[in-house]
Amino acid sequence: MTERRMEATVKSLNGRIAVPGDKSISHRSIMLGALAEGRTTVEGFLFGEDCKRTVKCFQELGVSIEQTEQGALIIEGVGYDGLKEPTEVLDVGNSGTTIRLMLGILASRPFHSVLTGDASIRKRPMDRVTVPLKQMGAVINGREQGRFAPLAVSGENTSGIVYDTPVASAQVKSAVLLAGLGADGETVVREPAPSRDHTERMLQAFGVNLEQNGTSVRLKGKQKLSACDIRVPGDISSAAFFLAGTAITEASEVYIENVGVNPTRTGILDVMKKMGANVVKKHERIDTGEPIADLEVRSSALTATTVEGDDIPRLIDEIPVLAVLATQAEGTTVIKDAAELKVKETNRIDTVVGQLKKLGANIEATEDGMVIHGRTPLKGGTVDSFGDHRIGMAMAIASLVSEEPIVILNQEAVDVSYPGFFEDLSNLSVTTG
Ligand SMILES: O=C(O)C1=C[C@@H](OP(=O)(O)O)[C@@H](O)[C@H](O)C1
Ligand SMILES: C=C(OP(=O)(O)O)C(=O)O
Repeated sequence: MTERRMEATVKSLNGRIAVPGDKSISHRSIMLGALAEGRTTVEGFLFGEDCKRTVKCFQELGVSIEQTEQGALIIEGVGYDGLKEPTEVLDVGNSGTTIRLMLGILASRPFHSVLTGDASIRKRPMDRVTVPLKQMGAVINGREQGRFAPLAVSGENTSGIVYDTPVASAQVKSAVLLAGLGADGETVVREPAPSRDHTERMLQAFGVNLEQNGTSVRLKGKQKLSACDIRVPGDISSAAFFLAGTAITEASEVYIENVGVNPTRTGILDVMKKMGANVVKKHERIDTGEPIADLEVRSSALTATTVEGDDIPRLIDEIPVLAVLATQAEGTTVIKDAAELKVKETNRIDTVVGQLKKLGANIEATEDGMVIHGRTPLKGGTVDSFGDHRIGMAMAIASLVSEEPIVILNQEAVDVSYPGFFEDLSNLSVTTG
């Protein structure tokens, strides 16, 4: 465990930055590249701990993935049928996206694979994917009837299903769609609210035919994927820390280049605008099927708001930093319909509320979210990421407005999605010395 002391001397954030590649898109580029026929090149890949686990798992399945001197990845696709039985247990580390999407891919492979991860992964629910995958004919065994990893998976002659997901989760939707591609017949996934659609967009870029109708996706199994060159945009979930940090500090102005602004991910921009934040999208464009823009953000006077319903899946990973932002907004911010926060790397309702309380925030947990009364000055103290990258980074943003230094325990967790976060934050920071 390592800790980091954040001094209370930062006055504002200023400058220009490009955040690392999008985590969701990076994972999918490896998976679809491996399942395709031909060579896929990925530029802008996120070399964070989670995505590196996905690379390692596919290498264990016999796929060649090499890095060029310029930092691009070259994947030699083998197709569904070219994946090989791994001789090692597939260790996904801390990554929920890796284990759930890989379960979908391996659900139709006739060989034995075992997937596991760190202590956090072994506590996160896997039945949300194992239940539909078993309905498709996959054989999955794990702790508590396949609810928790380690999980053993294999499958032969699987067939498509029509599946109504009880939660709006891109991981569930993607797992079932990827299993459907390896299965016979047609698969349909219907969601209660739209979740991120990177899988659908990238499948189409790899030549797969699929039909999208509202929150329903339909595809035929056994379609071939053809290799495709991918440029991964910057991750809006990483950019969110600087958007919030800039909005809450005085005389700040930051320009973030090349950020993915897929509408299924931009809830944070909409909510920040509603709160009075000054965030502007510039140079909007499309690349490899994904919308991209530069984001310009300035300090602003913020007012409280309510965040709920269909907006929640559009900003689920940004809620820890949104809570920090809300401590600096006038009035009462309510976050509801967000019970999914309980099954992330930590129970993020408990960790956000617990750590922000230590810093003097006026915040309470609710059954499905939290209530934050602002505006409150934050004091210093010792907080813990509890191994959750987003909690570690949210605490660093809190330190920008704290009156005394903040010590962050388990600070190394940030490497999961944003290696270099503290250096980037320090490069943007203008201090009083
Ligand atoms: O599909 C993805 O890449 C992700 C989906 C979301 O999880 P859920 O599908 O559990 O909502 C999100 O929280 C996670 O960081 C990445
Ligand atoms: C929840 C997250 O990721 P995953 O589910 O892939 O572990 C996250 O990055 O905040």
